[in-house]
Amino acid sequence: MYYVKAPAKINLTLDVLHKRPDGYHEVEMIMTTVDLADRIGLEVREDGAIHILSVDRFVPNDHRNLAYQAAKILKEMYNVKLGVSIKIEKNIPVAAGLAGGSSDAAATLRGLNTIWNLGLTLDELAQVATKIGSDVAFCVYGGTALATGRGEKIQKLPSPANCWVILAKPTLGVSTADIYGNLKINDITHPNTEQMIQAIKKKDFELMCASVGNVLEDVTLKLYPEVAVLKEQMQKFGADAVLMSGSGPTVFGLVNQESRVQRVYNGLRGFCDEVYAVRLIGDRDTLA
Ligand SMILES: C[C@@](CO)(OP(=O)(O)O)[C@H](O)COP(=O)(O)OP(=O)(O)OC[C@H]1O[C@@H](n2ccc(N)nc2=O)[C@H](O)[C@@H]1O
Ligand SMILES: Nc1ncnc2c1ncn2[C@@H]1O[C@H](COP(=O)(O)OP(=O)(O)O)[C@@H](O)[C@H]1O
Repeated sequence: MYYVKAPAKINLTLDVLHKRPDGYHEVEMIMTTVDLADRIGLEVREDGAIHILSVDRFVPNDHRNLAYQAAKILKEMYNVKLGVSIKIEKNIPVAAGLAGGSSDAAATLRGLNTIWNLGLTLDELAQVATKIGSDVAFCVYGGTALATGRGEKIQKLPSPANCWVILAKPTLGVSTADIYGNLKINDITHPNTEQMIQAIKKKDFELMCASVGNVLEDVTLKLYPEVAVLKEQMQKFGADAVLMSGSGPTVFGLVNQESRVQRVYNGLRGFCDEVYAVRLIGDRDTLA
C-alpha cells in the first residue's frame, strides 16, 4: 500500500467579488494547510477498476467520493489501463469547511501520479484538479496560497508566522452551495486581503490576526446560531484571532503562546465534542 497525506485547510481570508454567469462566485481567498490530515492508501489494480474503501459513515463509498472522481478523471485523461484501490482513513471532520474531500482527491492525484508512473508536474495535476471541485487545485499544492477565480487559480505565498490552530467543529454539517446561495452580495464587509498578504510575507502574527475575515461567516452564523456561540467561547478563552473556515461550520482560533493552547482547548471541550489543537503547516514542501 502506498500512503499519501491529505491535510485540512483553513481560510485566513475569504472574499467574494461577484456572482458569475455560470452560478459560481468569483472569490479572493487565502488558504493555508494545518496538520490535521486524512491518510490515503493506494494499491494498483491490474483489472483497471477503481475501488473505494472507507469506514466513515459520512463518506460515500462509491463514485460520489471525490477521491474516486479524481482517479476516474486522471485515468480517462491520460488513458491509463491500470486501476486502483483507495483506502481512506478519515481524520478531518466531514462537511466542515476544512476541504477534507478536496484534500483526499488531491492526495489521490499526487499518489496516482507516482504509482501509475505518469510523471506529471504539480501544475498539470492542478489542471486535472479543477475538474473535480473549486478547492482541489489548492490542495494539490498545499502550503499557503492566494486563490482566485472560483478558487482554482493558485498563487503561492510563503509560510505565515508559525502558530497553533484550535479547530472546533459543532455537530452539524453545512452545504457549501446553500451558504453561497444565501450570500447577499451587496451587503458584504470585505476583508483586507492585501494586508493579510503583507502579514504573511513579514511573518507578523499580530497583523495576521488583525487581517482575518470571511464574508461567508455572517451567512452561516445567521443560519446556525450555535456557530456564533462557539466563536464567542473561543474568544473568551483567549484565542488571538477567531474565524469560521470556508462555508463552515468549523471555527478556528489562532494562538501563538503554547501556554494558552491548553486553556483554549480545554475550555472548548466543555461545549463541543470535536476540538483539535494543531499547528499551521503553511509550507508546501511538507507534502512531498
Ligand atoms: C467555501 C470554500 C472556501 O474554501 O470551501 P469549503 O467550505 O467547501 O471547505 C470553497 O469556496 C468551496 O469549494 P468546494 O467545496 O471545492 O466547492 P465546489 O464543490 O466547487 O462547489 C460547491 C458549490 O458551492 C458553490 N460555489 C463554490 C465555489 C465558488 N467559488 N462559488 C460558488 O458559488 C456552487 O454552488 C457550487 O455548486
Ligand atoms: N473523500 C471524501 N471525504 C469527505 N467527504 C466527501 C468525500 N468525497 C465526497 N464527499 C462528500 O463531500 C461533502 C463535503 O465534504 P468535505 O470536503 O468534507 O467538506 P467541505 O467542502 O465543507 O470542506 C460531504 O458531505 C460528502 O458527502
